Amino acid sequence: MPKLAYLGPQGTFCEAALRILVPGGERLPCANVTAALDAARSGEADGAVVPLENSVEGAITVTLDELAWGEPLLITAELLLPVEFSLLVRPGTEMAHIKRVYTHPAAITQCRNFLARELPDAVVVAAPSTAAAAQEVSMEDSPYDAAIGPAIAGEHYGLHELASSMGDRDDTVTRFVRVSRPGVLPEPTGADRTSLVAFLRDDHPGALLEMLSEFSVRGVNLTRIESRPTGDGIGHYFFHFDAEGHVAEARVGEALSGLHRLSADVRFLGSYPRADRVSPQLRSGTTDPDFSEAADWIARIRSGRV
Ligand SMILES: O=C(O)C(=O)C[C@]1(C(=O)O)C=C[C@@H](O)C=C1
Repeated sequence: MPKLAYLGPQGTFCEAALRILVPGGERLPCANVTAALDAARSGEADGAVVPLENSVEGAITVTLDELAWGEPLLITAELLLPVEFSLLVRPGTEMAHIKRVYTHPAAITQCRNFLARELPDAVVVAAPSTAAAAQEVSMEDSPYDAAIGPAIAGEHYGLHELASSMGDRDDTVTRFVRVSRPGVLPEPTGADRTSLVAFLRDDHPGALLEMLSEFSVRGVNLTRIESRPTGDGIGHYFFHFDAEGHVAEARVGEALSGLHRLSADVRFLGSYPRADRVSPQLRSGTTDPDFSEAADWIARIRSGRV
């Protein structure tokens, strides 16, 4: 039974994602995303499940930066989890009593309208996770009056659900990924995604365009691009890319090798099945047979068989 680290404690959205991604797996709750990834790196766990992006809040930057800079890990699976927030209080607390709210920063952003409308004067404080907030609020002497988190966290920590579906949108999803120490890649399925980060060799007009061209000329569609600061001062960035397809496919492999040639560094973050199971629409001239036919043609020319 694999042991998977996750952003704990019990009751987080991350735990819900892990239960779906690895049913029956052993679960190791961690205090934060970095600790979960470190548990996977050290071998304390066989892997980790962490949030990567949210359809309202955008990138979970701690995950992006850990995958880019930390000891290498590979994404082996992804999941899109609908997220619904509840206002969780100790039994007996009413809306009018709530002065201090505790929750994960991503939940604050996703519940902005509710907070402005219903609790405009409440101080909202960032917690390590939604379930950590619920656990804290369940203590009688907690300085917080309410937590925002999944209803299941409320049940787990004995809290009352004062409001449900608090999110500004009712169709919000968070994308979670399962990561493992580098090893065998998942097999291509025909509906895959490839993640990587690339670092510029030198900054010049069109440097990002050149990187993007490596994908576009080979018919590789991107599903996400994110710039992150390198930390070397204002104006210095590196780039995260999610692309349709698997590195085993010629067009994706060639795009990555093109990127490798023109970048200071490229870190491959994995090829894995897409959660939405969408297969790419390949343009004519970009299929594996097209690439191998073109390679054969060049080989014939080079051997004088024109
Ligand atoms: O705190 C949790 O429950 C988490 O699983 C983390 C997290 C996140 O990082 O975005 C996951 C989903 C929601 O967007 C809010 C918080």
